[in-house]
Amino acid sequence: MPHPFQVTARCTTTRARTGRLSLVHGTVETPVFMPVGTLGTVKSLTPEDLTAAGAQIILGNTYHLYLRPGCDVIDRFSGLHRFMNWDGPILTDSGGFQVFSLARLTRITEAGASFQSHIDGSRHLLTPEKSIEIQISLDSDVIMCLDQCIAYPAERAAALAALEITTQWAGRCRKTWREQSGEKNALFGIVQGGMYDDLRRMSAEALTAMDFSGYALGGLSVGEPNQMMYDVAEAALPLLPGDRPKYIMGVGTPEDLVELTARGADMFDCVMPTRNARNGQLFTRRGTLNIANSRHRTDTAPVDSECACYTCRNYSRAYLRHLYQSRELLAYRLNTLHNLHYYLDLTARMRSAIAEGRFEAFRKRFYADREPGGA
Ligand SMILES: CCNc1nc2cc3[nH]c(NC)nc3cc2c(=O)[nH]1
Repeated sequence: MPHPFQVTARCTTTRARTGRLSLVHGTVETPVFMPVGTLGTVKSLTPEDLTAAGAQIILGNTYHLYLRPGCDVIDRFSGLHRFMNWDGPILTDSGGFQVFSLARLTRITEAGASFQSHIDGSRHLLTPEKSIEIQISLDSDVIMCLDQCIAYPAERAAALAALEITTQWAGRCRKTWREQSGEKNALFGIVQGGMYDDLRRMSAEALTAMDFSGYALGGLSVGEPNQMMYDVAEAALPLLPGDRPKYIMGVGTPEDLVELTARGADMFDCVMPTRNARNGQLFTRRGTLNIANSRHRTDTAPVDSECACYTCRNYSRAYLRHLYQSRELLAYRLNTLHNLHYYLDLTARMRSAIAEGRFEAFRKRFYADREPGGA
């Protein structure tokens, strides 16, 4: 199919833009934040919760689903959508990052990544072909190439070696995608190259020549200083085709979403809103707050008086603190509903600001609202 992305509005003073990504299971307005649904669930939320919070597209992890429940189970539902009862678009990662961050005794060769399952120690070989086949069987709307993400800091030689394997694997991924999916779903290439601008350029040019539906910047949010992430993105994003979606993996804080949208990014995913919710850290326009803090013990106010989410419309900080201190299950659900709503509302407000030509004013107000000591 022709590539699925249209730019719909452009900021005149930054590289921010809005776009529309037309996928098999629906259309996604960008910039977009994708809630992470690692094991076929965005932890503690139902698909109805996700839709009510404004989620357009969610992320599934190939490595995890392949190991548990296994592709044979999901095949009985013709893919992940029916298995988890989410009928909107799904982006699946290729397993590359989890193999490096979770699996044991991982060995990388040109053939692929061989590893031991972190669940039962069984040995597996994840090849580019296998990764694409698994993602096709999941009926993924956006398939990601298998890549090699390196840790930070990395020597230039290591960054170059990982980038060369990533490029070689990208060609094999594209071939399998063309042969086995008939290009029905989108396939994104992943730019590597560590923190080296010349290697990032080399990677971006090699992947652009292969013509992918969209492009991701990998190898970021891996422990590097925030400013370095912004600088690498600032230099690498314009090297990618302007008429294709640009996705920065594993990012980030609310500030990161604003700053990287300003630098031309369209898509984001991060475990922060959901994981931090389970650890009691809540996001608001004034900054973050920790609900366990005793200052909330008798506070009858909601987390954020300007927030329209279910949690803020129905519960007080005092009640949420009580639930969290008591380790009540409802604490995780109400905190997650709030944080996810905050992230999805932030991207919705950015889309409106860009479309109405007032992104810079939005950005200034975003920082002006934040209190030095947090919410
Ligand atoms: C599609 C899987 N490949 C792939 N996932 C990633 C996920 C990340 N998540 C973070 N920070 C939380 N950095 C990432 C980098 C990559 C990366 O370089 N590659």
